[in-house]
Amino acid sequence: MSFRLGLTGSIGMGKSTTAQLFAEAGCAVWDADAAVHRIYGKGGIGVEPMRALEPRAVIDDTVSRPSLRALIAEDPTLLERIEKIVHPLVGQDRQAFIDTAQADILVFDIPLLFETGGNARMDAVVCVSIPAELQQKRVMERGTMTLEQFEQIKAKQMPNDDKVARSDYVVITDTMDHARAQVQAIVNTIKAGLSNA
Ligand SMILES: CC(C)(COP(=O)(O)OP(=O)(O)OC[C@H]1O[C@@H](n2cnc3c(N)ncnc32)[C@H](O)[C@@H]1O)[C@@H](O)C(=O)NCCC(=O)NCCS
Ligand SMILES: Nc1ncnc2c1ncn2[C@@H]1O[C@H](COP(=O)(O)OP(=O)(O)OP(=O)(O)O)[C@@H](O)[C@H]1O
Repeated sequence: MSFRLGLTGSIGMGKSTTAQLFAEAGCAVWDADAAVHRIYGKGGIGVEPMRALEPRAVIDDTVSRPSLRALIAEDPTLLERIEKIVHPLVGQDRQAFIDTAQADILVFDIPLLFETGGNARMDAVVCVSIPAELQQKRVMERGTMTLEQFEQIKAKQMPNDDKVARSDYVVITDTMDHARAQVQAIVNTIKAGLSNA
């Protein structure tokens, strides 16, 4: 059976970028947020349940993220009701990946890995991290959220220090070269363990 490596970190800490580095190092990567995009997209299995929850969230037969962001800002309790619909569907998508992936190491890029208890299903967890000021600067530079929306999402997530403390490995995402070297070292360590097993 393949080694299951969870990849997590708070909003804007560099998960997607680091997941790409694991893919370049030969790992198979599953991305929870990409699964949400499939679920929300045209013909996606989440469109009708989301329409039933909140008709204004669906535009042109797809779940609109800008609409969701605005609706959640208006009513923060909506996010929990969205999660009840989306998380089981994400679980189905993840299982399909596990059933078909071919690689020694499977990487699961999951923003809410610890918050949802998904870490229990992993053989090890890696957390991406940078100082909070840089995190905020990067998210604001992306230009997709207001500071208030960023703070709202962040408040729902486990604090970064706790995620780091609970992880087996940490990748500091200050520069691409530094992150790439850390990813390669983690892959080497895991592969050495697999060949000794
Ligand atoms: C809140 C939404 C509309 C924001 O969409 P948007 O495109 O602006 O941002 P994106 O999806 O890239 O999320 C940015 C970051 O916010 C954080 N985040 C997203 N959803 C949640 C959540 N339910 N709780 C806490 N943090 C979250 C993550 O760190 C994520 O990486 C969207 O994330 C969503 O619909 N979330 C509900 C589904 C969910 O729980 N997704 C998490 C992965 S399973
Ligand atoms: N190693 C790195 N060196 C320099 N910049 C980086 C590095 N990793 C990530 N970044 C930058 O930080 C920003 C956030 O990265 P990324 O989108 O990978 O984060 P994320 O954790 O997936 O975000 P979210 O939780 O919002 O989905 C991006 O602008 C990205 O270019």
